[in-house]
Amino acid sequence: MTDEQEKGRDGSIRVGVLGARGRMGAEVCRAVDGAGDLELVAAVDQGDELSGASAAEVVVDFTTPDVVMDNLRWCVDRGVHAVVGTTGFTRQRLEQVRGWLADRPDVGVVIAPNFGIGAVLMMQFAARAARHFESVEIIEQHHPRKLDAPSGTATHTARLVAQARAEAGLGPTPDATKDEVPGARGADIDGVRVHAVRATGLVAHQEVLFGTLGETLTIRHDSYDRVSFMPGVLLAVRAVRQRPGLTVGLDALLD
Ligand SMILES: NC(=O)C1=CN([C@@H]2O[C@H](COP(=O)(O)OP(=O)(O)OC[C@H]3O[C@@H](n4cnc5c(N)ncnc54)[C@H](O)[C@@H]3O)[C@@H](O)[C@H]2O)C=CC1
Ligand SMILES: O=C(O)C1=N[C@H](C(=O)O)C[C@H](O)C1
Repeated sequence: MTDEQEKGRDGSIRVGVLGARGRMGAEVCRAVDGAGDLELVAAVDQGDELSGASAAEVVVDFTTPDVVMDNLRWCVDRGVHAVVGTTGFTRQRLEQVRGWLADRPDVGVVIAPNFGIGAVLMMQFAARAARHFESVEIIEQHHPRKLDAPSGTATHTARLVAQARAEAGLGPTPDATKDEVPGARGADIDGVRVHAVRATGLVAHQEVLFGTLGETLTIRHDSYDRVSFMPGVLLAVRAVRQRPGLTVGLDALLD
């Protein structure tokens, strides 16, 4: 590492991007390059050595669910802070990350299912509305190159909604379906039905549809371009060094 890399140019935050040639990673590289207080010191993709990111203070990971845990372990072990947008974070995975961080209390990790500010608000509004409606279903829509279904955002929203329903003492949503073509009623996430649509032309969209007697409420968010995620990613990059431990979601950073 050169002296300049060690200190960061003009005291800026040294950032490494994993998944740098992907749709999100490439956008993050552009956003970091365009930010005066950040310096892109590593752009790593499949086939590159992770050690290429050794000069980074903060690593941003937009890779795939099957490699993200190894990447994160590498960061935590080396005292590198991490901002993670990659999906696939089950409760067990989050617990595992907390376990690693217990041995490295100086390291911060931010994992967010969605870095779009509008998407974060959409999830907050859905959690707030959940206790007032007996029915709720989630419809997420994405580009057809997405590997996972349902989306991390939809899964996270379903968990928040289910938790709010449980706290309000609401039982299962009403549904008389007896005869079902498998999949017709969507995936069941903590008792909330989630439907995943894939179509060319879409980027990332979600509706949370609530129903009760004589009325429905639809809360919808649309990302039309991946630039929509960049303010949230940069917010997390700037904040993570001051947030040791695991932060899940952007909510705490926005407040
Ligand atoms: N949290 C958020 O706001 C958002 C999250 N995502 C999630 O981010 C992830 C990536 O999405 P996209 O960029 O659309 O996918 P993508 O497929 O375009 O990019 C993934 C990149 O990771 C690279 N990669 C694979 N293994 C690697 C390894 N071991 N080391 C370094 N790079 C590796 C691939 O070669 C590829 O370039 C997905 O899980 C997606 O759901 C996407 C958009 C927003
Ligand atoms: O793969 C994507 O594109 C996106 N992935 C994240 C998810 O699974 O929720 C965030 C956003 O929906 C875009």
